[in-house]
Amino acid sequence: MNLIRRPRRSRQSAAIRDMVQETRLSVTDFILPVFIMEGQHTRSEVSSMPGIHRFSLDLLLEEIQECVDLGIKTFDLFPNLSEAKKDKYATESYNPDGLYLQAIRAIKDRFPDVMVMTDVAMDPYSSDGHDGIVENGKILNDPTLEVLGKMALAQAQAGANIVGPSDMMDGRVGYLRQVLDEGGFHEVAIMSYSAKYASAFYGPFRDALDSAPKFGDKKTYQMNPANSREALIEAQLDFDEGADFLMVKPALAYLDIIKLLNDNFHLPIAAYNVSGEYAMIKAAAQNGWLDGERAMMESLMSIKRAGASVILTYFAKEAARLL
Ligand SMILES: NCC(=O)CCC(=O)O
Ligand SMILES: [Mg+2]
Repeated sequence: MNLIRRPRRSRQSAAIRDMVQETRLSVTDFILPVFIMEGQHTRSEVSSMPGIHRFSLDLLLEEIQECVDLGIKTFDLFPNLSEAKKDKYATESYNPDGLYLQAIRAIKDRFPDVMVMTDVAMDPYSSDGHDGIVENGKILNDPTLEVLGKMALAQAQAGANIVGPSDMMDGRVGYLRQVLDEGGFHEVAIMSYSAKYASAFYGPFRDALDSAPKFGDKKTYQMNPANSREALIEAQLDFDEGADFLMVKPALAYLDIIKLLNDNFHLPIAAYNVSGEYAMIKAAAQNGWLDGERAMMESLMSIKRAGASVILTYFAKEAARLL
């Protein structure tokens, strides 16, 4: 055959494959989500997320040290609270003596160079298990912003570097920017969950936090998985309201959305490789049905190739070891 183009020429050895590789993962791409629980010297594995634990604060600091030694520099914190701490208005979220704000202070105190990202949403603190204030079965938008503002301000005061509104209320990015700026926290960045879909892939996360909604679902605020043009509207609003990062969540079933936002906005795009995406690979690997490490690296690579420069992933530690 007289072929002018033979793409296989560039695949014939490891050396040439490395040379023409278009996308590279780095440990600096990763943010590790971590689960915090009350107590001391305690950790408990999330049953639907093999290898992922909730940590009491003292053990969390040891865990962070291990991760820092692997090159991970940013941690996204999520609290598991007892039902007794939850109420309709998520008041525990801005209790200065509460678990979450204590954890931020302890991490920043021990690791000043580590970046702490926080979650701004009512669900871990809400007796309704929703991301907003509930009245007559409806999730109220504007009154919820006030709670989110108090929460974000308290987190900034505790030392947070990046706040991550994950609630999908309208107008919250602009509102948080204003509250943070008025509080003197111009340097605290906002990583907005811009296109967060009402997804089945959050199941294991809700086990980890015991935060499943007590009634109904989240479809009146999280996006319909069928929509992509709507993601452009959400991203445009967050851009206009001052977001520093635009996030897509989940990642693997939404690679087209990651690419869409990356093509249309000149902000760093983040993707949340969620709990269900982690659990699927782990379960298949435990059954011997997949090579877990290869499937992990291939998934992470696909998220980066699609256009995410920041990846929130429970695989961060494992992937960092391989990189
Ligand atoms: N606001 C954070 C999440 O909902 C995380 C979901 C997941 O990892 O499944
Ligand atoms: Mg929005």
